[in-house]
Amino acid sequence: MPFTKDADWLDWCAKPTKPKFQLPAGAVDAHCHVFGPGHLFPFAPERKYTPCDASWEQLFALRDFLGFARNVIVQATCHGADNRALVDALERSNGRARGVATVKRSVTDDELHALHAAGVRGVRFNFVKRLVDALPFDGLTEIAERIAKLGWHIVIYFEADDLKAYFKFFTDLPTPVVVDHMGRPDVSKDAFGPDFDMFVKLLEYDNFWCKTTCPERLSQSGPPYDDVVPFARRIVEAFPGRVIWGTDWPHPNLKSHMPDDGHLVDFIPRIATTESLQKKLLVTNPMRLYWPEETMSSRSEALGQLKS
Ligand SMILES: O=C(O)c1cc(C(=O)O)oc(=O)c1
Repeated sequence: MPFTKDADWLDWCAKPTKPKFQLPAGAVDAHCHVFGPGHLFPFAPERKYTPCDASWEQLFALRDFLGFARNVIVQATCHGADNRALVDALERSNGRARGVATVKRSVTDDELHALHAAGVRGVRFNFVKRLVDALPFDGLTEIAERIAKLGWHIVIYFEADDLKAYFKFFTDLPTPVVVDHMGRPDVSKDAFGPDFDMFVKLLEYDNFWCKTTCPERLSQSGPPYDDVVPFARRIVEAFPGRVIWGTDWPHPNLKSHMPDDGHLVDFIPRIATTESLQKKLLVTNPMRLYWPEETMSSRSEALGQLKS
């Protein structure tokens, strides 16, 4: 049975602009997704949206067009805890993609090991209420202990308004923790005001990392996303050793507009303003998290134990 995408679904940009910004050699698109295709990898019954298809072939074509060397593919909620589309994409990447999966408490050790062999290095937990049926507190505590043994990390996605309530729970987690989309700040507020200060406090825990992603999702002024720049710059400059960046292709659930992925790449030098910051954001940091065996850094460094 073919899937019909949501009536208000915005499709990804089929003809992005060639970016003016030349990515450093070895750059990693550290947050992107695959959707289906639905006839091969059905969307989950519990999903909160039905997207258009976005296959591994299309993702890897975008990677090459924009000038990235590698991808980190993050399981999207429309696939629930069925990681087959993700694993298929990882297996077809010739080692150029690693993954972040979604698992349930019932996952077996054999299943975790199979995900590891396919290239998964983290699990994602979603605290954005519009995307899940139940908040994953109990499951997360239990799963965190198990995946810590594999050297994996946890990716969390939450709304800024909820940070205060979740702060202790998050900072008690035993692994490196990567926060999606800068904790979704309200960018109409001050980037140096009390709300974003609380997010900065979270990142002062040195096992925390941040994706300085999604200007298109956070912006209220629209392209070229001027209102997001001070937030992302603050984080990149304060924590240069624990920030990563990704396109978020194929951009689930956008309602106002679909970004041109080439323009998103051109946003990078506005938030990482020196070559040194750009190299950390795009190469050194994601390599430490996702391909630590290829870096000079030790595992303790990947666990965030070095000061950034
Ligand atoms: O996994 C997803 O469904 C998802 C959704 C959103 C969003 O709707 O904000 O953003 C993401 O990065 C990923």
